[in-house]
Order: sequence, then C-alpha cells, then structure tokens
Amino acid sequence: MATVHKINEDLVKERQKCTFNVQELTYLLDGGEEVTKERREFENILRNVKELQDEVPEVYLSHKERYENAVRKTCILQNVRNDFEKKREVLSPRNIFRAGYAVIKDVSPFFLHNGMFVPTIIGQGTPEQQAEWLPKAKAMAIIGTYAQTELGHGTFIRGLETTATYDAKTEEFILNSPKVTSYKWWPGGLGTTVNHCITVAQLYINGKKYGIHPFIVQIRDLETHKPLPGIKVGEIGPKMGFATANNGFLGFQNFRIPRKNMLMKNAQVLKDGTFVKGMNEKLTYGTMVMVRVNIVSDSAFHTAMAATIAVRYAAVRHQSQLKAKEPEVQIIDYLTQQHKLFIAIATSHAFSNTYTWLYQAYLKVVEDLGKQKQDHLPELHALSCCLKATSSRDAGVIVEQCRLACGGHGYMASSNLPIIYGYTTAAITYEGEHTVLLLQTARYLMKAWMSALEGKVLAPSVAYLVDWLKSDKQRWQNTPEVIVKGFQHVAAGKIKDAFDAIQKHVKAGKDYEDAWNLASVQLIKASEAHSRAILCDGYLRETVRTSSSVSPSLAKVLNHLVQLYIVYWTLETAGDLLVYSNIGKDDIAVLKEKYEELLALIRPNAVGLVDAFDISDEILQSTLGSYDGRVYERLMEEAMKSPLNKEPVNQSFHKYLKPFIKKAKL
Ligand SMILES: CCCCCCCC/C=C\C/C=C/C(=O)SCCNC(=O)CCNC(=O)[C@H](O)C(C)(C)COP(=O)(O)OP(=O)(O)OC[C@H]1O[C@@H](n2cnc3c(N)ncnc32)[C@H](O)[C@@H]1OP(=O)(O)O
Ligand SMILES: Cc1cc2nc3c(=O)[nH]c(=O)nc-3n(C[C@H](O)[C@H](O)[C@H](O)COP(=O)(O)OP(=O)(O)OC[C@H]3O[C@@H](n4cnc5c(N)ncnc54)[C@H](O)[C@@H]3O)c2cc1C
Repeated sequence: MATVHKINEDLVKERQKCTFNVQELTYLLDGGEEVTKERREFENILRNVKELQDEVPEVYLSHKERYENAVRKTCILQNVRNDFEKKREVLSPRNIFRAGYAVIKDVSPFFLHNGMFVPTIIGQGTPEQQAEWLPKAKAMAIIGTYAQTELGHGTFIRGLETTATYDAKTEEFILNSPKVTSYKWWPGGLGTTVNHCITVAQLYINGKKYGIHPFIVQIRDLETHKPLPGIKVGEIGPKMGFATANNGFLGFQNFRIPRKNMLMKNAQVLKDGTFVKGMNEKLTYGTMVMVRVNIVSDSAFHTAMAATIAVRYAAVRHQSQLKAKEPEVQIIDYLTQQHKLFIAIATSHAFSNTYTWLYQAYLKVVEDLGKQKQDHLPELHALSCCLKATSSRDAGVIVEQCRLACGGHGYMASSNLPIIYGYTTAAITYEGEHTVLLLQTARYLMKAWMSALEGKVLAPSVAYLVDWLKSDKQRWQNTPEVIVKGFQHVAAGKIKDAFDAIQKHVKAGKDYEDAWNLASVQLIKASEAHSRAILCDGYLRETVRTSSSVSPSLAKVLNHLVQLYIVYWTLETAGDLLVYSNIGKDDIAVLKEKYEELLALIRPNAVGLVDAFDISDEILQSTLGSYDGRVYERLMEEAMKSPLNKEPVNQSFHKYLKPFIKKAKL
C-alpha cells in the first residue's frame, strides 16, 4: 500500500485561505464537469498500471535506453487508451494528450502519429484515401509521421528539394532526394519508430514542376521494420530537449509509390498525368494551421505546469526575514516573487480562453472549406500564425521565469522545469519559426491596412483599424475595456508605421521585396502588438462571458486575473502606449498601484488557482510542485536514486583519484 504523507502545513493554510471553489474552476477550465471526470478517470487508470512506473528515473538512462523505455511505455499507454475509447466516445482528445505527460517524461516518439500523420490523412485525403488509410492509422496498424522539413529548408517550403516524379506508364511516383540538403530532417518518430510518413515533395509531371504536395509513403517493412530498398533513414541525434521524440532523417533513391498515394483532396494527378489544380494551393498547408491552433492550448498547459510547480514551491519555501527577529517568510510573500508568478497563472488563463475561440474559428473555416468557401481562411492563417508565435514565446519566457523563481532547486532535473522548458521553447521554432510566422501575419496586416484606407469592410480581428482611422483617440481611462482599445491603438499605429516605412523605401526606388525586408523589424513589432491586442481583447471578452455563468466568488477571482494580465502588459508596453494612445504618465502611476493591489488580491488564492489546473503529481513529475508540498523529502529521495549513491566508494577513486592525490602529496 502506498504511504500517505502529511500535507505541508503552509500548503494546508494556503488552501484554507482560498476564497473560491477550486473544483468549480477546474470544471470551467476543462470545459465542463463531465470532461474533468473523464480526465481524472483516465489518469487514474494510468496511475494504476504498474508497468508504467519507472524503476530508474529516465535521466539516468542512456540515449538508447531512454528511447526504448519511451517506446515500451507509449505502447502500453496506447493500449490503455484503446481500451478506454472502446467503452465510450472520448469527450476531449486533449485529456488523453495531457495524460500522456504522466507516462512519457519527455516527448513521445508516437507524438507525430496522432498529432500530424492522422490529421493530414483526414485533412488532405479524399474519402477513398481516408477509407484506405485511416482505419489502419487509427488502430496503429501503421505508424506515421509528418516529413516536411529538410536539411536545407524548413521555413521556405516552396524550396523543398525532395522530388516526386510521375511515371504515367506505371502510374507511380518516383521519390528522390537529389542532394544531402534534400534529406528530410527533424520529423518526430522518424528515426527508428515509424513505418510510414507523409512526405512533402515537389511534384514533377513530364518535366514540369507543380509545387509541393503530400504523399503517403511506407518506409519500413511492416514485419522486419527494416528500411525498404531505396530508403535511407535514421535518427538525427541528441538535441536541447525532445530526448525521446526520436526525430529522424530520411532520403529517397528512386523509390516508387503508387499514384493513389498522393493525398488528393486538393490537387490531383490523373492516371494519364493530367494535373488538376485544387481550390487554393495553400490548402496543402492545412495541417500546419491546425497544429498552430493547438500550440496555443499546449502553451496554456505548459504555462500551467510551470506555474503550479513554482507557486506551490513558493508557498513551502521560507527564505530570509522581512523584519529582524521575525521568522523567515514564505517566499511567495515577496512582492517580486508574486510579480514573477501570478502573471504565469493569468497567462495560462489568457491562452486557454484564446484557444477556445480560435479553435471554434478553425472549425468554422474547415466547415466552410467543405462547402468550397474560403473567405475566412486568410484571417485564420494570420491569427493562427501570430497567436502560435506569441503564445509559444511567452510560454518559454514564463517557464524560465518560474525556474528562476525556484532558485537553485529549479535547476534540478527533478523539478521537471528543465524538461518543460525543453519542449516549450522547441514550440517557438517548430510548426513555423517565430519571426517567420509574425511576418506572415504582418503580410495580412499590410493588406488589411490598405483595405482600411480604401474604406473597405474588414474582418473582425482587424476591424479596429477602421475604428482607429475614423475616430480621434478616445479619452484615456484606466478600465480594462479602454486599455484594450489602447492596445489596439498601439497595433494600429505600428501597422501604419510599418506600412509607411515600406512605402517610403518603395518611393526611394526600392523593390517592394527589398522595402519589405528593410521594414521587417517594424513589421514584426506590428504583428506582436496585434497579437497582444487580440489576446487581451479575447481574454477579456471570454471572461466577461463566463463570469455570468459562474459563482460570484469565482467571477471575482477571474476578474482579478484578467485585470492583472491587462495591467501587466500595459506596464510592460508603457512606452508604446505613451507613443500611440492617450495614456498619460499619471495614468501609468495609477496602474502601477493597481498592479500591486491586484497582486495582493490574488495572493490568498494563488495556491487555489494552481490547484484548479488539477495537474496530478504523475503529470507534474516535480519534486518542487507536488500537491503535498514535501519538497525537501522528495529532493532527497530523488537524489538517493542517483546511481552514484548506490555504492559508498566509486571505482574512479581507486582508478584515478587515489593515484592523483598520492602524486599531489609528493
Ligand atoms: C509530451 C508532449 C509535449 C508536446 C510536444 C509536442 C510535439 C510536437 C512536435 C513537433 C511537431 C512539429 C512539426 C513541424 O514542425 S512540421 C513542419 C512545419 N513547418 C512549417 O511550419 C514551415 C513554415 N513555412 C510555411 O508555412 C510557409 O513556407 C510560409 C507560410 C512561411 C510561406 O509560404 P509560401 O508558400 O512561400 O507563401 P507566401 O509567403 O508567398 O504567401 C503566399 C500566400 O499564401 C498565404 N498562406 C501561407 N500559408 C498559408 C496557410 N497555411 N493557409 C492559408 N494561406 C496561407 C499567405 O498569407 C499569402 O497570402 P497573400 O498575402 O494573400 O498572397
Ligand atoms: C523539436 C523540433 C521538432 C520538429 N519536428 C518536425 C516534424 O515533425 N516534421 C517536420 O517536418 N519538421 C519538424 N521540425 C522542423 C521545424 O518545422 C523547422 O525547424 C522550423 O519550421 C524552422 O525552419 P528552419 O529550421 O529551416 O529555420 P530557418 O528558416 O533556417 O530559420 C533560421 C533563422 O532564419 C530566419 N528566417 C528564415 N526565413 C526568414 C524570412 N523569410 N524572413 C525573416 N527571417 C527568416 C528565422 O527567423 C530564423 O531566425 C521540428 C523542429 C524542431 C526544433
């Protein structure tokens, strides 16, 4: 029977102080009581699978052992998941995703299978192709990944070099990687796990290039798992994080696949080699849009994990005295600590709220595309790019801030903060590099600005540009609504400045492309300001909407959090607001006080707020962040698992140290 430990007294007191019902907030964050119950049920099943408990902590395993252990556990997880899903229709696939963290400490080598391989078959395959591949993929009779990036090109996908040349005689495509730079590089699970992949390649028919298209390719024998003839595949080696993601490389040499393996929901190649264009060639990029939307939700979760660890630790940790002769204080009582941590909680809420509406917008576009309507696609692309970029970047900063807030112990692997940082920061690069995605949004913003100048009706997310052009800047008030308008004014002002900068360079004789490059620092700033305005506006709206359906005590706390988020970003971007809005120095002084008041208001609820994220100890995997707060005991218990502590004297003493010391004595 597992030993039940006493909960740390500070945490007991913190929980008694809480002014709202923690469970009510958990249900709200999960999307309903039923979803929470389902999540807990699934996590509970996993908790009781003995084979999923690691005897030796993963960090002490070799690269190879770590991978093998991850595959072993992922297979068990998948079986448990299949059994669970056989009994019911799962309410929230994200519940299943989240539970995965309890099993694989780092990233699962199967992640790309469910994350991109299956969605690409759904998003890019015809009904016939779906009928052929989906049942096998869903049952994991075939395991796949998404192989797009190459050694030479990740961002500029029109420049990919892998070729798929159609041979009408045999009705096949011949895949080739002409140069070392054409090798696929990065796909998760590709190294040694998957037997299939979606390969994105340049299509050639009769010597003519038709751009990049997705192909479904079997790369390994299903029985022996050996690479098929014509395939060169392997693992790319250790990285900053993602230790168990099994990222791989892949090259093709005259590798033939049947015509039906080109995913043809959009463009098609007919038997005789006729190319049929799709409604919009950018629909080929559809899986990336979906994943970018999901990254906003991942960022919310990663931020919640880090906040939970750092807030609980800050409640348990005592260090220094505020006043002489008084006991050492809980570090959470230092205002600077609250400044580091409470924004982490609010940021997670901001991203969850944003994901809620962004995901609905994504579903609407998918539904419209089914009816051959694509009016909202450009807006969704622009939103998903800048919100992916901003949420992953902010999450990276917040996770690092939480690590710093834990002092030296935050640097321990057993705090789990280094691993969380590893996968949070990776998201800033993957699925579209940060700057590149901001520039995609900027492209949309420049067009929107032009339309605003022409008096056209704009899409809702940029409609503020029209308002800004029409009205004088409104009188400043320190209310959330007016501050959000202020963020919109900053965005509009920066968009105008970037636009004018491009025009200036063009007038001076530059090509538009060069002018774009010369203005690109301003363009990314405009895009960032637009993201912040969208995040604050959406978060405020969602909070107002939900506040009417929750208890008054919870509504109050949610209101404190959204205000904190908005005031925090006002103070962070005060310089911009002074330039582009009517805010005055005195308003900023008042907001500084307001910010301190908000920290004080949130303080009694800090532990309750992170408890409401309801992240189990198995998922957190942190000595510093566990629910019971046994920080020091856990740190010691984990240290004792070090193989170096298994013997009183390490052999290196006899081999090297002893002779070395002896020599030094002479
Ligand atoms: C324990 C678990 C922990 C969690 C772990 C998670 C693990 C997950 C890990 C990793 C998964 C990672 C996977 C990947 O990274 S897959 C590879 C992703 N690669 C990219 O994202 C590449 C980025 N590049 C691009 O998307 C494009 O090259 C581009 C958009 C930057 C440029 O494309 P290009 O064709 O050159 O277009 P233009 O710039 O010329 O624009 C033309 C036109 O097209 C519009 N447009 C571009 N993209 C889209 C789109 N997706 N949808 C709709 N429209 C699009 C663009 O706006 C332009 O429009 P215009 O201005 O009106 O002309
Ligand atoms: C952990 C991880 C997992 C991944 N998983 C997968 C996967 O499963 N499948 C897959 O296909 N890929 C995967 N990738 C690859 C990933 O999608 C690419 O690394 C990413 O899209 C960035 O491309 P890049 O590496 O070519 O960067 P580059 O484009 O070479 O970026 C280098 C620098 O150049 C700048 N730059 C590039 N183009 C421009 C421009 N037009 N304007 C201004 N600046 C520019 C960038 O801002 C950046 O600072 C993964 C990557 C990582 C790190």
